[in-house]
Amino acid sequence: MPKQENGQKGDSVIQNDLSESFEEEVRAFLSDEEKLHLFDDLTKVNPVTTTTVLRCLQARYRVNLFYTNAGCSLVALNPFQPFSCLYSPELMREYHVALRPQDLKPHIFAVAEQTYRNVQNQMDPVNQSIIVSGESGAGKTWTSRCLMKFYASVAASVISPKGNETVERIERRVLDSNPVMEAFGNACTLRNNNSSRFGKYIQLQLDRFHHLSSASIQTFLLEKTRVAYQAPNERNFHIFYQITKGATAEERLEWNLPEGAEYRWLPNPERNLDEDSFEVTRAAMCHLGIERCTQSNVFKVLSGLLHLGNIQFSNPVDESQPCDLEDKTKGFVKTTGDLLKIPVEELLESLRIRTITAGKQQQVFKKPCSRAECETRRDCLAKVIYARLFEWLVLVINESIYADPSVWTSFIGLLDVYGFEAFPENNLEQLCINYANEKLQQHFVAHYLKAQQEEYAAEGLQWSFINYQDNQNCLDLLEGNPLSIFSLLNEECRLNRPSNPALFQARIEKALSSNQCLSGDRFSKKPNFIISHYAGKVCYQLAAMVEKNKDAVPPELVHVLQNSKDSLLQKLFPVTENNQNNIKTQNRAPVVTVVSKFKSSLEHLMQILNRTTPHYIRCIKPNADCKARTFKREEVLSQLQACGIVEAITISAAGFPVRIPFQRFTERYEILRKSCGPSKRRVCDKSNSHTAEEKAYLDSAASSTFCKLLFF
Ligand SMILES: Nc1ncnc2c1ncn2[C@@H]1O[C@H](COP(=O)(O)OP(=O)(O)OP(=O)(O)O)[C@@H](O)[C@H]1O
Repeated sequence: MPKQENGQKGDSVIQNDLSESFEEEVRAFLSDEEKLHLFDDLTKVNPVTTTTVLRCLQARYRVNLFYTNAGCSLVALNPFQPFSCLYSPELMREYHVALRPQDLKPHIFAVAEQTYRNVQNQMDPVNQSIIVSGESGAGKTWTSRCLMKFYASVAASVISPKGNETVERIERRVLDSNPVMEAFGNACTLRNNNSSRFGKYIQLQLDRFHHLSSASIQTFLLEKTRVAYQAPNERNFHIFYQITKGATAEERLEWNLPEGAEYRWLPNPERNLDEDSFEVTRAAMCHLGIERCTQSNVFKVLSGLLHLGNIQFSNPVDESQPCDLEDKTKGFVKTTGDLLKIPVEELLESLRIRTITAGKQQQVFKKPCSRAECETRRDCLAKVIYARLFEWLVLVINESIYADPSVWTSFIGLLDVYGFEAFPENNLEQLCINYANEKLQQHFVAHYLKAQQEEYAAEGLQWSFINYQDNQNCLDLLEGNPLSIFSLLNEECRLNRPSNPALFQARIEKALSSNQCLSGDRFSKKPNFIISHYAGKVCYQLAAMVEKNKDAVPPELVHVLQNSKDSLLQKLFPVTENNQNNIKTQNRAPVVTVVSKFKSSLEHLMQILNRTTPHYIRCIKPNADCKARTFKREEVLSQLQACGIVEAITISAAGFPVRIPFQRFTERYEILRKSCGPSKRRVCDKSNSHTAEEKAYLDSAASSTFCKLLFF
């Protein structure tokens, strides 16, 4: 039976009970805070509209209630100020030992405890996943960190038969992976001082005693362009600031980082952030088993990248000659070569000269690069080194927390991915990020909105389907067969000729115009296409998109890195049989595009998620300025809409009166009973004399009364 509308059946019986005097009574004996706790779960808001949900969240935020249940999701408002008591070990324990944690205040620990108990109870599917989503700065990383601390503390609170040593070691390492990955993968952006520039899925693996036995981390799409380009008022990855600010005098000499030196790729160094602490990163690296000498090697290579960024080229007088170096930057070529252990001449040649193979005999020609090409090569060198370094770091972390799969029996996965992005200019990065969000939305729709309604129908309830936005059309546009944006992009890469964005735009329009999710900005001079995502329209620029997708590294650069005498670079760029000194073969190697790599890693992730019981934490940023005590309605509203939370609440709320009418009813009136004296028990005591249907009605009517008291 669907939710009853007020004023329908049952009206005559109980209309009087819910008259003004009822409101008066409620007003008299419930404090504001008590009223707000009635909305610990947004499914109790009545009527469920975007406005009532928004008002409820705002009212709760005002009294520091940042977490609210919303059907299968937990809405987490970012307080933008520390509340240590909200994450204390005592509170973790309280949720862990509670008979019914779901009866405590909504909290990420309640979600965490629920997943843990599901594993213990062997509920099918036993493996659990928590999908933490939200836009940049909404609190995903903070939430994931707190969840990891919770699991670590839960695992430590029981004595393992083997003793607690292994558990503690793994727990320490899992926690230490955070500062290291944040140092190398996070940066200060306009939207968040500590923004993760990669996606992360961490699997906490439990043995049959439900102790943390091991873990694994998978990362997605590091924003490596940041190494060589930082938008105005943004910064490079934290680690660069950490080494330039925190190195000792001796290290400064070794890494060639004199105090006060300026680097083009190190903008805004005067901004001091908590995240600049070099000591924390080093200590965590030590705990992860990365020895001091290896660390020093890493930092030396990073210093090399800073010097590389200072190399600038100028046009040669004679065009047949390689580009000149600007006088003031000549010294940086030498220091870069020294730090990366690459002979200066080889380094310069790889940056300034292209090797071309042509003709039937595959003759090799050398051609000087233009100034722009030299700059692209310099940036590319930095990006490829940094990306491989990050991959290596993740590998090392994984090795230090790994256990053979025979050791663990179940897992809890935490997914912290970048939220939906729509900037004035969007390119391949946003296309991938928004594609990931479409996939996760599809997962949410399939696992919750659709599954829940199908369950109602299967139970034989009269159920009129509540419309939710199905994003299949958009996913077809992005990745469908045989033609999609991704397939066209990949094809364009395979053509092995410079891409023409205007022609490419025409191809996309011709091939995909039948999909309603595709349009274009005809007034813009820049070639583009617009996709109507579930969370809104985004206009993508086509200039450089194909090149970004190719992500080609000139073979001369790989070659020079493979010949480096630096032991870390040798590890990052091993000489394999296929590529040994063979620039010709590399020129013909098949292109593995960014999009195809990203798509396959995401598909792998979705397969894992599909086999788990999902839980969703929707992080919401109450204002764009990251200020405490500031709730901007329009900003919250657009985030609520972007994650389909109102539809989810509507579906849960509509199902509730039918599924557990008494529970909800009693719950509500229990509060009234507790709060009022004998003379005021009139309404509550009526509860025993009503039929289930009347109670359900009364229940929903009471919700509106509370809503009225709270909001109007
Ligand atoms: N529960 C919380 N209590 C107090 N402060 C918080 C909380 N959650 C987040 N913050 C603050 O908000 C900032 C941004 O949070 P966080 O880095 O977790 O966002 P994010 O969603 O991971 O962003 P991005 O996608 O850019 O990485 C944090 O640095 C912290 O200052």
